[in-house]
Amino acid sequence: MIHPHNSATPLDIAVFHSVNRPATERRAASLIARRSIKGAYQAAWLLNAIACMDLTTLAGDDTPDRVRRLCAKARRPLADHIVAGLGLADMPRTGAVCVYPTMVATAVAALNGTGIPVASVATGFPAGLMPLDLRLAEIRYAVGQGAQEIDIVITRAHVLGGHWSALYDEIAAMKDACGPAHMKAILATGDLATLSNVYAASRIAMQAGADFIKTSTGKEGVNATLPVGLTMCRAIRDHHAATGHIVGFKPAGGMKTAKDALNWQMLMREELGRDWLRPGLFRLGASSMLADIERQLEHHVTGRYAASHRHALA
Ligand SMILES: O=C[C@H](O)COP(=O)(O)O
Repeated sequence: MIHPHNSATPLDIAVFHSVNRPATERRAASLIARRSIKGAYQAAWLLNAIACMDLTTLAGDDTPDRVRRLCAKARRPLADHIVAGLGLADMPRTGAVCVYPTMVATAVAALNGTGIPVASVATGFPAGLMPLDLRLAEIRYAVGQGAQEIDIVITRAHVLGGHWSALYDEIAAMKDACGPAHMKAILATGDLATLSNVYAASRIAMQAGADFIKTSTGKEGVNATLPVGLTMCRAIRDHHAATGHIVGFKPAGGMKTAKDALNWQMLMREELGRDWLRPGLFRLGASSMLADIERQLEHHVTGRYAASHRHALA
């Protein structure tokens, strides 16, 4: 379950500041160079990554069958012998399943009784270049189908042109359309040109009421990177200091390995603290990271690596 809703605060562009890219890249590199997590600690962090994962399928050839298979994996992300070997009392589960709006009803039915929420992308994902009334209608459609979380995309042109009040108004309207559903704002950082723009867009999205800020759609040329993540985490910290409001973070796109899962959690712990390392405030958006996590956990339990094709989908 996501942390309680963020509330909007007035537009305030005086909080913007420029971000030094070389310094940010150095800090991001040092975060993951410092130490490696091994053994039982690594297993615990990988289990937390599963609990925080938005297990995703967002492909043009998605079918109800694929979505049902994904939901089966969300309910049982690890093989029984791994769960037993880890000494877990219960089967873990993912944080959510993330799909396109027309797949929401299928996912909701497949996850019935599990408490696993369905997240839907909306607002003309991934480019967002549709009239605003259609984007808002898409949000309402997905919520009506049973989505409890909505991942919106922002208009990159508003950032690139410095149209901050237009960006604020649009995101605020999207938040309103979400109603009871939580809203994650995808900044599509690979399209935003500078880290200063990433910082500015992060602050505006939070001021407009986003419950989470999310890096990428998975469709940009450059998706989640640690320097971008660091910039967004600092924005979350600054917004919290300025308003008292707590906003979550979702890196997404291009993350495929257990090492990625560890690195992103390290960033969260160092920059925002342990409070953010739970599904209410942290999600990893990924369509193909779970398989490597399962493989590493199997190695932890058995001392051997299985070929990835031996594990079920994702
Ligand atoms: O929101 C999640 C992303 O779209 C997933 O991207 P990915 O397919 O690169 O893991």
